[in-house]
Amino acid sequence: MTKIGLFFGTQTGNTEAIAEAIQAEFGGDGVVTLHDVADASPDDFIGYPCLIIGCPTWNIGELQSDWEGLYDELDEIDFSGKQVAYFGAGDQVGYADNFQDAMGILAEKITELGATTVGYWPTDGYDFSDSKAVHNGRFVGLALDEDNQPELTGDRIKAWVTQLKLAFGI
Ligand SMILES: Cc1cc2nc3c(=O)[nH]c(=O)nc-3n(C[C@H](O)[C@H](O)[C@H](O)COP(=O)(O)O)c2cc1C
Repeated sequence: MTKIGLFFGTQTGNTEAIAEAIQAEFGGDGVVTLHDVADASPDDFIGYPCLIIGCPTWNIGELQSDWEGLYDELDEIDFSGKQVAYFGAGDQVGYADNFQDAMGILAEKITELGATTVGYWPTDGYDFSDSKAVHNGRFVGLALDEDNQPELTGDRIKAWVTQLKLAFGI
């Protein structure tokens, strides 16, 4: 079975809860290993051919602080040959000009470091003005909004994980 590493950062717990729901949808900790980036180092990324990266956007368009701390060290990781999927937590009403920017910032960097992106997600069903996470009219990963659309999160995760299982070949 392919090993998947899910790396998340969180400030107020939403992204951690989402990470746990994604893990459960994949079938549990035998399939997906969770890493809180507050305790992670570049070496932790090495053994995974498939990665899932989760980051909420904070402080108007910025990375969550633990991701901020790891950002420069990501340069030490060889992402070539790795398939990487992204998800983010954000607030499309309160921060409509920066909705999910963090997901876009991490995807840009990790792609430059050689990763292949999987798990794009449509922008239908969201209402925002601008986002660094939109590439060619779609989100670079799964956009979740616990502040305004928590009732949609469960179904969005289910659909996205179905898509990812195909992409990861499991
Ligand atoms: C001060 C502050 C700034 C925020 N800035 C943004 C932002 O720029 N873009 C966005 O999409 N969400 C923004 N958010 C919303 C958070 O990303 C959202 O509440 C998220 O669910 C938090 O996830 P966490 O609990 O994993 O930290 C902001 C929230 C606060 C309180």
